[in-house]
Amino acid sequence: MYRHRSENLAENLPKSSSNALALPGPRSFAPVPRTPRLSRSMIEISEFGKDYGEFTAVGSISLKIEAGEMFGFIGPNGAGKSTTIRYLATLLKATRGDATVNGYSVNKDPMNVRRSIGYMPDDFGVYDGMKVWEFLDFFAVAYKIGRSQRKQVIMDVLELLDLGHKRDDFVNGLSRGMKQRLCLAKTLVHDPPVLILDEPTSGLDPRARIEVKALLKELRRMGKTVLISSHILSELADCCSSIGIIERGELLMSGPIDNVYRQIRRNRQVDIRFNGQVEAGVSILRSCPELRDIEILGDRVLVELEADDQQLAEIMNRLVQGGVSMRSFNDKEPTLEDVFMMVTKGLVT
Ligand SMILES: Nc1ncnc2c1ncn2[C@@H]1O[C@H](COP(=O)(O)OP(=O)(O)OP(=O)(O)O)[C@@H](O)[C@H]1O
Repeated sequence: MYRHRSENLAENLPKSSSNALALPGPRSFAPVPRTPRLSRSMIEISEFGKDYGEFTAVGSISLKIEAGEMFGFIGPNGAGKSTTIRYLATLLKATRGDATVNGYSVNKDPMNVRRSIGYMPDDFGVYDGMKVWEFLDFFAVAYKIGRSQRKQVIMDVLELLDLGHKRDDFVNGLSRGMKQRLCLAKTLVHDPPVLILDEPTSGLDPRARIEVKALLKELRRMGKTVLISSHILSELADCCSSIGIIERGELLMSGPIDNVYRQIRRNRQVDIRFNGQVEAGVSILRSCPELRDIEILGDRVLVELEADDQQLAEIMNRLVQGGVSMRSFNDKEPTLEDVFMMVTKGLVT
């Protein structure tokens, strides 16, 4: 069962594993099928492609997401994120390729895939004229959860999503943030091992986004495998264990977030503040073969270098040995936005 959490979602999340939300125990309803073969990959996409008539929305995508990972699917508008996600959610037929979710083939065994996932679409709808608990009850019935357990399950997910106090309210009276949380609650009703969330934070204010993000981290701690797409890159940076960058229907890069950062680490931006002697410093920098770009802003110089750690240390040495005095030499850590820009510009492959 999902254990109770109260009041403010972000502030009241358990801090230690001893407080962590209990993993739901075995239930007699909505049997989530066991993985039919020994496989660590909870989601495995093999050369999936989708055409709409002459138009290719997704060319050929292959990727693996291991159990317990939170995978961030990043790409500009029209890149093919929702198409891929809708395919995994069994709502769309592939033109080519296959995928497995929880070990089940999306093409051949969609029923078991559906039982294995909680899916939140980007344009989720909630039914008017229904109360919050009725909305969840509707899905609980659809997942064949027995009458005796439904009440408790609904209470549990409402508490988890900080909506317990809205149980008897009408859905259409909820704020957008609450509706979004209710939709997330819906994905958890049958306790699926995999969550597929298409832009779950879109349209939310910053506070509501923080709350949803805190919840996502909690779900990851509970061992769920989560695939999440978002435009807010920074949001994914501290949630996700791995990312995939998609553009024009092709996956440009994917892997553990640390590896992705490491790969782009050679393209670095360094912010140098000279103590006078700017010209001498700039002339040394211009003589470095690693230099790609330079911008001079008074005694501050921004440089783009293609250099590994060793080469960067040598450039610094050259400046020091050239008698140039510096107040700071700041090797900027790449952000997820930097990664995204570099990958989509084709600067990193
Ligand atoms: N039913 C459809 N018929 C024709 N083209 C479609 C259809 N659905 C999607 N497309 C096209 O496929 C491409 C990929 O769309 P998709 O919705 O997967 O992108 P996305 O990455 O999710 O974008 P966004 O972030 O804007 O939601 C787009 O060019 C879109 O216009």
